Amino acid sequence: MRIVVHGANGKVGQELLAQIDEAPDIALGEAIGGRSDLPSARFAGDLVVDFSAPTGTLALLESLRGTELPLVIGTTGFDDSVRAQIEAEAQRRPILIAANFTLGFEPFRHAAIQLARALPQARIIVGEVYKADKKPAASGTTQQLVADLSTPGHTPDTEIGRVGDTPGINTVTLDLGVCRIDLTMTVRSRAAYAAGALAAARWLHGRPPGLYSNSDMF
Ligand SMILES: NC(=O)C1=CN([C@@H]2O[C@H](COP(=O)(O)OP(=O)(O)OC[C@H]3O[C@@H](n4cnc5c(N)ncnc54)[C@H](OP(=O)(O)O)[C@@H]3O)[C@@H](O)[C@H]2O)C=CC1
Ligand SMILES: O=C(O)C1=N[C@H](C(=O)O)C[C@H](O)C1
Repeated sequence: MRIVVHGANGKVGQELLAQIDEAPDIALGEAIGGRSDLPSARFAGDLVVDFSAPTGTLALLESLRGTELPLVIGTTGFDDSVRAQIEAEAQRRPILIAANFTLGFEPFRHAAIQLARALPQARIIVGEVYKADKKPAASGTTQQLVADLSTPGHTPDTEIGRVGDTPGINTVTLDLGVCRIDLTMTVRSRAAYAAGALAAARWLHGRPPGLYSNSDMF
């Protein structure tokens, strides 16, 4: 399978290029470094992986018109209108979108969901620590966990941290007053995100048009 990487100059993009170079079953079709490279892109591959920015993903969708290339979207921070455009585009091509491609994230979020169901009286706090230059708003991962753990009338609190070049620390705390339970997922390297995105690409390749998430892979 030949992969086209959109956002190849970025932190995750660089990890993707390194892992594609080592992968026995994947070749690099094209590296689209950034916004200035998109207009001349040829999409010389079998599938596109996008780790850019919401405006970059929008520009990518526009550039992909007329093709049926499958698309793995790692970019986060979409508003409802862009998410609706992605959903519409999934009628024309298979799209897998996930806020967090770390291979342990699905089991992590399901453990948190199970604990929250068992402890409806708990106060829940969803925390994150990321690189200092990431937008201060809650990450896509935190938004996913907040949505997973919200019940009518109860929305988890969030704690946002930005430190150095932290790849990602995600926590779910269930506070019962007299005791608390803390779940923590610590991503040591952005290689974790790239590995999960390539696993998603292998899974998505050959599937029919539709909108998929990494929970469909398990
Ligand atoms: N789902 C997941 O598991 C993960 C998701 N992410 C998400 O992936 C995205 C990229 O993360 P990261 O690699 O750290 O980011 P970086 O800022 O390091 O890289 C972004 C890349 O996208 C390119 N780009 C293309 N079009 C645009 C545009 N219109 N605006 C801005 N940049 C553009 C940039 O190049 P240039 O500036 O030259 O245009 C750059 O190469 C973020 O949304 C992040 O939240 C990150 C890690 C894991
Ligand atoms: O910007 C990042 O680095 C990450 N962003 C994603 C998010 O917004 O959740 C995923 C991962 O947590 C790292």
